[in-house]
Parts: sequence; C-alpha cells; structure tokens
Amino acid sequence: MDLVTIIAEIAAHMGTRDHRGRVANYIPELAKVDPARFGIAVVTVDGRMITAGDADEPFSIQSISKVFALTLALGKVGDQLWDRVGREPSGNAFNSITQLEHEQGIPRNPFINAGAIVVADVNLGGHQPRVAIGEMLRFVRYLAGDDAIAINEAVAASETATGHRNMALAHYMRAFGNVRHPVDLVLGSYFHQCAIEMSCRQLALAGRYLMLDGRHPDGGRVVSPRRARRINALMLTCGHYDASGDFAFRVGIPGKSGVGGGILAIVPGVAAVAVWSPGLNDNGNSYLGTLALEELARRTGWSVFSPPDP
Ligand SMILES: NC(=O)CC[C@H](N)C(=O)O
Repeated sequence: MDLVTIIAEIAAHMGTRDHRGRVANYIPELAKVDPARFGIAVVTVDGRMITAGDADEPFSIQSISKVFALTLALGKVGDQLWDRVGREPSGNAFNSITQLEHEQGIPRNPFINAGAIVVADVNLGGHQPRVAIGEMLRFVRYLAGDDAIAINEAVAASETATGHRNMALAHYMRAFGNVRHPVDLVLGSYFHQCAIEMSCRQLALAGRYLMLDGRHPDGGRVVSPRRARRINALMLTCGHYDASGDFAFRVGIPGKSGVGGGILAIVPGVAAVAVWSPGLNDNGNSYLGTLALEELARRTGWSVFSPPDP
C-alpha cells in the first residue's frame, strides 16, 4: 500500500478515537487547545511531503525545541557539553528534581527539563535572552526553510508566570555551579524556545537534517554524520522521558515529544515525521501521536530495529 493511503488512513483512524488523552494544563495557555485536533506530516528522503488532518496548524513545540537547542549547544561547545549533561535515560518524569541532589547537579540527559535548562545556559553564553532566542528562531527557520515560524508570546508569558518547577531546577543547578548565568535570563530564553510554534509540516521539514546524516537538503552541513547519529540515539533513549522505553518498544523510531502534543520522529535515511494531537498520556507524551506513529511504523516497517528494505 502506498504512503499517501497509509497516512490518510492513520488520520482517519485517529479521528474516530474517543479516548484522546488530556491536554496539559500546568501551562494555562496550553489548556485552551482543542483536544480534537490531529495532524501528521511525513517528508521522505526524496523530498516528497505527505500530510493529513491539521498538518498546517501551528502548535507549541515545547520540548521538541530541546532537539534544536541541543544541536546549537553542541555547535558551540562540542563534546564539552557532556561534562555538564549526561546521556542516560532518567526513568523519571520530565520535570523531576530528585536525581540532581545525588548527581551533583548534572542532569541525566539534555531532553529532561533540567538538562534542557543547562543547554539553554550554554546557548545563552554571556548574551541577553533575546540574542539566544533570535538565534534559535533563525536556526529553526533555516532548517524548515520557512521564515514564518514564530514564538507565541502568550505561551511564553504563561509559562514564565507559572514555571516554578523549572525555576527550582534552575536555582538548584545554579547552586551546584552547573547553571552559570542568572536564572531569570536562562529561563527567559528556555521558555521562549519552548513557545515556538510550528505546524507538523514545518516540524517535519526542520527534522530533515537528522534523517540526512546531518545535511541540510540544500546541501549545507548542519552537523557531522556522527553528531546526527548521536542526537538520534538520544532521541530514542531519552526523547519520551520515563516512557522512552515504551516508545522504543511500540514505535522503534527516534522521537522527541513536547507537552504541546507534538512528536518529531526520525527514520534515518528514510523520512522525518511530525505528528500532533494535544491530548497527553500520563507521561506527558501525545496519546494519539504515539498511537499514530505506532501504526505508521507497523505498516511501513520503519522501526529502526527492522531489517532495511531489500
Ligand atoms: N515536556 C515538555 O514539553 C516540557 C516543556 C515545558 N516548557 C516545561 O518546561 O515544563
């Protein structure tokens, strides 16, 4: 069966589901999003784009931004980043603080909030948040080839007003010396990166460098092949927090979720996929987005644990 039919059928199946998970409400602005939405976009290695549902509706990318932020930080400090952030799954919730006490303020990986705050600290350098935010926005626009990508200021303000856990994480790591800039500046930058809005189409396009071994489709190099493989490896092992094992088991594709309900999934050498459905499961990952990717991987054989097509 061809991919266009598979994607259309997945969107149709998701439309009939009664159970759709629960929309995140700890960021008040995100609680307003309609749980009935579902979108999917697949861009293949030969440049075909296939979409279904609300694939052109912008949504809050939230933690998916951690992939782009990690890419930028590795570009700035290279492997020295790993002195300050680990590379192991945490087995804890995305916003957990518990391991930091025993592990000297070194977060387990760059995709839990604590790790992403350290990455934001690196990306801030000695600058004002607007410089780091501008750099991030230019980067995702370049990756997606789309200058319309923007930040939703209301979402950033909503999280700034309520993000006490992230403030606690940042202050705690600052006490260990692993956050080096003023916490309000680091979080100002972090909350804005999370508040970037993209559609499934834009997100899939932005993910192409990770399916292309680090190359931009225009021929430029975003990261080395080794770095692209490593980012994909981290997405597989840590991209869904304490449900990363379950995601690998069910879907078998490197993926990064966000509490806005989006998931970016990379099939190296084959496709970049973005799905969006705002209702979340208990681990804070898109409920229908995960189901959709599970069906996609099953029907296409795209699990990275399957033998490649002959
Ligand atoms: N899992 C997520 O998407 C979390 C991102 C959110 N901005 C937070 O820091 O809580």
